[in-house]
Amino acid sequence: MSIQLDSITAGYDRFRLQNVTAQIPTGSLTALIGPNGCGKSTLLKTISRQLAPGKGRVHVDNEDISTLRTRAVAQRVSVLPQHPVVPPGITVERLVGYGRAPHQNLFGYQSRDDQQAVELALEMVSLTAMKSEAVSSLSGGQRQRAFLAMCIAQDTPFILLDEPTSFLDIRYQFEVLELMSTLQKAGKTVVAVLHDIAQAARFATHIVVMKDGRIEASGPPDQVVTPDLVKRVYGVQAHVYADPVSGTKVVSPEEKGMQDHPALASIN
Ligand SMILES: Nc1ncnc2c1ncn2[C@@H]1O[C@H](COP(=O)(O)OP(=O)(O)OP(=O)(O)O)[C@@H](O)[C@H]1O
Repeated sequence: MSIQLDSITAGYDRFRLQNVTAQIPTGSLTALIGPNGCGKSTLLKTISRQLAPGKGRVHVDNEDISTLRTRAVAQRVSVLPQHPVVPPGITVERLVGYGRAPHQNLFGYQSRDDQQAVELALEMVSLTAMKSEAVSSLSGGQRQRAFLAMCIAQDTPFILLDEPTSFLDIRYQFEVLELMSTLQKAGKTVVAVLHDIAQAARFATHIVVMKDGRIEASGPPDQVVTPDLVKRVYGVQAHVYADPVSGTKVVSPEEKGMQDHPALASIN
């Protein structure tokens, strides 16, 4: 019972996942990390079947997703894309209600369960008071939380979040990270692309590290996040130490000494 990727080759003309084999444990909060352009979004799109692999198989709970109907995929996997498109004129409540579509009949009848799921999701992202606002009038962070609520309302066992903390100030970053933990503790499997390694180490139970379309490392944060990994994957010399309060790994790049940078010559 997990997400299982077997020998996946997928992507675009100039970029492909390179024979990726990986397992995302059921019930985990998995952080997917790696440098810009290494293929994190491509991997999430392959898991949610927005991209068909040229080679290899994706299994979700032992089912080959290429054999499932679209509705069946949407009952299993919800996705927060990196750049969600806002349907024109739509209110927050209506957007979140779209998350219920895979559970409704063809006529989109809203049951009491649907209404409750929408209300709960709005509450979880602190947007209840804004439910009648147009999504287009929200700030970047509020919009991000509205789309997250849509994923929550979809009530799937697997939730894929592509950079859920982008656009958010530190308070809402932590709220979203805590929310991901709450969802995981409630039994969901959450996979989130994160750029902050310390946040990944603190909140994730499992980390998958990518580089150049390949899986570079995976496992518990304590074992995966090391100075050697940071150097190998990001090319950055860094100290890795335990946060004095949480005890989880913190990454602090070594000072490079920019005073000799040629670009500064004209300023000095
Ligand atoms: N629709 C597309 N068509 C063609 N190439 C694409 C497309 N989307 C992404 N790519 C390319 O695929 C590569 C991997 O992109 P991807 O978005 O998966 O990386 P990422 O690790 O999520 O990056 P980031 O951290 O910057 O969001 C990049 O080189 C990118 O330019």
